[in-house]
Amino acid sequence: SSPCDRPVPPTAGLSHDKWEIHPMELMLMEELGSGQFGVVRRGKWRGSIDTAVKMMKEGTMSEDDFIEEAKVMTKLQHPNLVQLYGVCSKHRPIYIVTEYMKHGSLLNYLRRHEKTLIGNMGLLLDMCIQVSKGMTYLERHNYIHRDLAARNCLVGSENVVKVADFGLARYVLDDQYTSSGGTKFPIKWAPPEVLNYTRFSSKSDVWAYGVLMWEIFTCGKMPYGRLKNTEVVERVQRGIILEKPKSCAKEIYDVMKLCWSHGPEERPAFRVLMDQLALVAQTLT
Ligand SMILES: CN1CCN(C(=O)c2ccc(Nc3nc(-c4cccc(NC(=O)c5ccc(C(C)(C)C)cc5)c4)cn4ccnc34)cc2)CC1
Repeated sequence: SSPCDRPVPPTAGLSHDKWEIHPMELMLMEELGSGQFGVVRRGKWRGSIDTAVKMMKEGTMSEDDFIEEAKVMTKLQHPNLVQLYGVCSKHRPIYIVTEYMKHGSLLNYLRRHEKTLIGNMGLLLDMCIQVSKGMTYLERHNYIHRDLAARNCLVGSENVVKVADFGLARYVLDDQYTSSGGTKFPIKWAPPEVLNYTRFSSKSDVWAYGVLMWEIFTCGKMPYGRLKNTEVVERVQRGIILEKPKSCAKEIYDVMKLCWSHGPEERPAFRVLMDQLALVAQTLT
C-alpha cells in the first residue's frame, strides 16, 4: 500500500502537540489481546479510522519520557512500519493509538497458517523483504528497535507485514524485561554485545532480524526450542548459531548467517540486506 492511499491522520508528523488524541474522538471496540503492559483494543477514531489502542497499565512504563518520544515516533512514517497516530496522555492509563492491522501478530499468523505457508518460499521471502524495508527506514533515521521479533510485527490485508513497537522497549519499567539477566528479556533475539554489555545498535537489530527470518522460515517455531536462556547465552557466546530451517533455501540461510556474525561491524546494514534479499527473490521465484 503506497503512502498516499493510507489514511494518515492529521496528527501524524505535525508539530505542536498534534500527537495528542482527544479520547472523545476515540470509540473503543473489542479487545485484541493483552501484553504484559495492559490491554489492547480495536478502536475507531473520528468515526472512520481503524485503530489499535494500547491501554498502558499504570506503572509499566515511564510515561512522561514516552509521551516526549511519541512526538518523534509520529514522524516515522513508512509502509512497513505500524503508524503511531498519537497518544491520549491527559488521563491514566495513557492510550497509545496506532493504525489497525487486522490479522494480528506475525508470529500467530505464521503458526495459524503453517500448512499453506510452509511450501511457499516466495511468500515467506516477501515477508522478510517487507520487514527489511521497514528496518532500513528506521536504520536511515538512526532509530533502534531493541525488540525486533515476529511477535512484534503485525499482518494486515494482502499479506502486508509491518514492524511495530519500535523503540518502545526503552520505556518499559519492568527490569525483568529490560535487564539482560531478567526472565522476560528477549535473550534468543540478542547478539553477544547485548548479552554482555547491553550495547544496542542497528547492528543488534540486524542480529534479531536474522532470528526473525528463522522464525518466518520455520512458520513460528521457538528459536533454540526448549533450551533455557542460560544455555542459549552460552551457545551464542561460543558462536553456535541456529540451524537451517528445513524448507529454507541455502541462499536464504546464507543471509541469516551474515546477520549472526559475532562482531556487529561484520553484520550487513539493513539497506544491504534488503538489496541482497531482493536479488535472492529474483533468482528463486
Ligand atoms: C482471524 N484472526 C482472529 C484473531 N485475531 C485477532 O484477534 C487480532 C486481530 C488484530 C490484531 N491487531 C493488533 N493487535 C495488537 C496487539 C494485541 C495484543 C498485544 C499487543 N502487544 C502489546 O501490547 C505489546 C507488544 C510489545 C511491547 C514491548 C514494549 C515489549 C515491545 C509492549 C506491548 C499488540 C496491536 N496492534 C496494532 C495494530 N494492530 C494491532 C490483534 C489480534 C487475528 C485474526
